[in-house]
Amino acid sequence: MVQSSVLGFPRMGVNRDLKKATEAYWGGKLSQAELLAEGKRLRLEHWKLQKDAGIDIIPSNDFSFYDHVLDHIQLFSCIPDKYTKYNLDPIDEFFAMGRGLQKPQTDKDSAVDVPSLEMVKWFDSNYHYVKPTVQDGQKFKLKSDPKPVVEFLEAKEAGIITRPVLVGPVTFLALGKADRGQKVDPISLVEELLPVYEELLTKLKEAGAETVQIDEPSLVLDLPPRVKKAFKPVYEKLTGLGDKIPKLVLATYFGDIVHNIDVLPALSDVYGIHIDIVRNPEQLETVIGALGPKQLLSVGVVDGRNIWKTNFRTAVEKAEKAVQALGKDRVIIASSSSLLHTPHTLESEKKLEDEVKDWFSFAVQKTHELTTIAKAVTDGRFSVRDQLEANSKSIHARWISARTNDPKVKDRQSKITPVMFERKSPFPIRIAAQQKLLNLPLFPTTTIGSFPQTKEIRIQRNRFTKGEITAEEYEKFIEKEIQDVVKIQEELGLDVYVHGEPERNDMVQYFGERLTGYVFTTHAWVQSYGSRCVRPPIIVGDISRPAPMTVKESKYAASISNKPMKGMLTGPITCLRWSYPRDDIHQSVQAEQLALALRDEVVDLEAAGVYVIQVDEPALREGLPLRKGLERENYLSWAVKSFRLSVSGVQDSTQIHSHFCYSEFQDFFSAIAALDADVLSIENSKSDAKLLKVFVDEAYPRHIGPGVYDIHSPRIPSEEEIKDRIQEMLEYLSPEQLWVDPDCGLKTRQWKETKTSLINMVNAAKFYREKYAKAN
Ligand SMILES: Nc1nc2c(c(=O)[nH]1)N[C@@H](CNc1ccc(C(=O)N[C@@H](CCC(=O)N[C@@H](CCC(=O)N[C@@H](CCC(=O)O)C(=O)O)C(=O)O)C(=O)O)cc1)CN2
Ligand code: MET
Ligand SMILES: [Zn+2]
Repeated sequence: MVQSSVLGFPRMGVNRDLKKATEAYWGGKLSQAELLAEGKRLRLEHWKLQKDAGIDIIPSNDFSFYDHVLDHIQLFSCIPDKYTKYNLDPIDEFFAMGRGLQKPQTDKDSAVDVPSLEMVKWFDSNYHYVKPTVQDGQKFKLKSDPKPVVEFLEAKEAGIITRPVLVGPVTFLALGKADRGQKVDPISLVEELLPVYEELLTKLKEAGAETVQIDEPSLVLDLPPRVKKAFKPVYEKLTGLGDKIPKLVLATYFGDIVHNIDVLPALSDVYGIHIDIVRNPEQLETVIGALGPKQLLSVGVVDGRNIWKTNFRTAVEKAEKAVQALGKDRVIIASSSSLLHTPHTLESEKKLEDEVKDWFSFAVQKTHELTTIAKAVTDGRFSVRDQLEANSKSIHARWISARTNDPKVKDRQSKITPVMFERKSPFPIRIAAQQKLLNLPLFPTTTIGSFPQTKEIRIQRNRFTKGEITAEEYEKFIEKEIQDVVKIQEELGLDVYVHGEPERNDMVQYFGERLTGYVFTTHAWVQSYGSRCVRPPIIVGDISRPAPMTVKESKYAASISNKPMKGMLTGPITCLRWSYPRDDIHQSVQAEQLALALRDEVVDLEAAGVYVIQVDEPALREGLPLRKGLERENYLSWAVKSFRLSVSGVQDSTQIHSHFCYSEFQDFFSAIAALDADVLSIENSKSDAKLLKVFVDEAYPRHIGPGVYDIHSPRIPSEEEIKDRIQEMLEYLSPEQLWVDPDCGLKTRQWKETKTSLINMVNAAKFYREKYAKAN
C-alpha cells in the first residue's frame, strides 16, 4: 500500500488561536498553564483532523509556540549565557530568545534586559526562524522531558501514532552562526551535537516511535565542502545504532538534491528520503537511481508553498513513476514540504466567489488531496474516479477562465521600452537636485514607514470592513491618525516624515486589495514569525491598477507637514513574493505587471507633491533562487528590472528610497547596487557592522541607512547603544552617505517604546551631526 504523509501542519489553528493565546500570555492576560493547555488542544485538534482525513503518516513536534528551530535551540541547551543567567521558566526563556525581554526589578526578581536572537528567513519563504548561535567551545545537552518525546506521547495517548519531526544535525548547524566575537565554525561542532541526537532518538524509540522525519533541507543548497562532508559520519553513526533508534526518513524540500546526489550513498542506510517534486519534478529519476536497494522514497506532490488545487493527473503520473520503479511499499505520497506555509482551511472563506474558490486548496484540503492520490496509486485511478473527474474539471475551468487573461495588460507589457528602466540622470546630478529641494541635514533621520498599528486602528478597520462605520467615518479616523503621527514626528525632530500607514492592514495585502487580477481572503492566515501572521493575497489573473492606491493618504500627510513626507509603496517583487503567485505564467511576467501598476502610482505621488518615495523590496533577497548559477542570474535580472521599471518615471529631484529587512546582502550586492535607488535603508542592527564593508569594497556611491536598532522586540535601545552603532557604521560609510533609521517599520510596536526609542535615535543622530559640523 502506498501511504500518505504530511510533513508538518500549520500551527495557528482555524482562528489564529495560537497567536491569540501567546499574545494574551505575553500581555499577562493568560496564565502559563492556560497557554500550555491551548497548545495541547491545538496539537490534538490538528492530529485528529489529519487522522480523520485518512493520512497514514501524521507529524508531531511540528508544533511550536514560536518557531521550531528555536525549539531545537532550547532542546539542545544551545542557549547563550545572557538568557540562562536569569533562571527564567523554560517557556519564558524560550520567548526571551525569540523576542527579547525587558523587565524592571521587582521584590522577587531582578531586572531583565536581553535582546532576542537573530531571526532570518527560512530558505526562500516568508517564514522566519531563529538562528542558532554558538560559542567557541560550545557544549550541547539534551533538555529533560524533551519536547519531541512529550508530544509523541501526547498523541499516542490520544490513540494516534505520529512521526516526530526533527531538524537534522547538519541543517541545524549549517543554519547557525558563531555569536558576536566568537570564531567557531558551527558545523565543526557536529561531533559534539551528535550524542544529543542519539540520546533523543533513543528516547523516542523507547516512547514507541517507529519512524522519525529528520529534516535536512540544507541538502538543496550549494553546500561548502565541510558541510557536505558532515552528512556521511552523522548518518552512518545514527543508522549504525540500528534498532535502538526509530527508522529515519530524511526530508529535503524547496529544491532538488541532484547536485548533492553523491551524498546519497552515505545515506543508504537511512530508511527513506523525501524529495520535493512540486518544485523539482526532474530530480525524481536521478534520486530513484541513487537510492539504496530497500530505501523508501517519499514524493512531495502536493504543494506546501502555494494554494492551488493539485493537478491530480500529473501528481498521480509522477507518483506512479516512482511506484513502477520501487514498488508500492517503497513509495510515500507526501506534501512537498511542511504545510506551514499554507492557510488552515478553505472552508473559512465565505466571501470568495465560487469560481475561484474551486481553484484553491488550503492545508485541510491538501490532506484530502494526499489521501486521494495515495488511493489512486494504491487501488488504481478508477477507485477515486469521481474525485479525479471533479479535479480535472476544476483545473480546466481555471485554464479557460476569462479572469486570468487581460489583453490590455499584455498590450502594455509589449510596449515597454528600454528608457523606461532608466532614471533621467545619474546619481550625482539627481542627489544635487534632491538636496536643493529637500534641504536635509547631515545624518538625516527617518523611519521605515509604519507606526504602531494600535488596537484602536484595527478595531476601526474591522468595523469599516463589517459595514458598521461608513467610508467617510473611516477616512476621518485615518486622517486623524495621520495628523497624530505627523505631530509626533515633529516633536521627535525627525527629518523625513512618513504618514504611518494606518490605513494598511498589511504592506502586501493592502495593494492586493486594490489591484485587478488579485483575490483576497478573510481567514487565510499564515505564520510569518512568532505570533505574527500574514494573509497573502492571491494572484489569479493579469494585474492592473484601476485607480491610485495610496495618493490620497500621502497627499494629505504632505499637506499637513512642514518637512518632506515620504510616500510609501511595496515594490513589485515583494508584492509578488508575499502573495500566492500564479503557477500558470512565469513570475517575471507577474512582476512586470506589478511594476507597471506601481510605476503609475509613483508618478501620481510625485504629481501630488510627494517628492520622497520609498519602494520597499524586503522580499528581493528571499526570492533569490537558493542555488548559484543561471537561474539566480535570470532572477536578479528580471527582479532588478521590475524595480527600476516601477520607479524610473520620476524627475531627478524626486528621491527614491528602497528598504530591505535582511542583512545578508553580500551575495547579491551587485543587484542592490543595480536598483539605482537614491537611498537604501537596510536591516543591520543585529549583525556585525563589518557586513557594511561590501559597500566600501564596491565603492557604493549612494546613500544608506543601516538600521540602528531592532524593531522586532519591545526592548528600548539606549542612546549610547545607538551612538556606538553609528560609530561602527562610520568605519565603513561616509558621513555624507549615512542616514539614521530603525531596522524596519514600527507597526508591531507599542507607542510607548516607539517614542522613547526614537528619541534616543534622534539624539544619537544629532550628536554626530554636531560633531561633524564642528569638524568642518
Ligand atoms: N506580508 C508581509 N510579510 C512580511 C512582513 C509584512 O509586513 N507583511 N514583514 C516581515 C515580518 N513579518 C511580519 C508579518 C506580519 C506582521 C503583522 O503585524 N501581522 C499582523 C496582522 C496584520 C494584518 O493583516 N492586520 C489586519 C487584521 C487585523 C486583525 O487581526 N483583526 C481582527 C479584528 C480587529 C481586532 O479586534 O484586533 C480580526 O480580524 O480578527 C488589519 O490590521 O486590518 C498580526 O499578526 O497581528 C508583522 C511583520 C516579513 N514578512
Ligand atoms: C517588512 S518591510 C516593512 C516596510 C513598511 N514600509 C513598514 O514600515 O512597515
Ligand atoms: Zn522591513
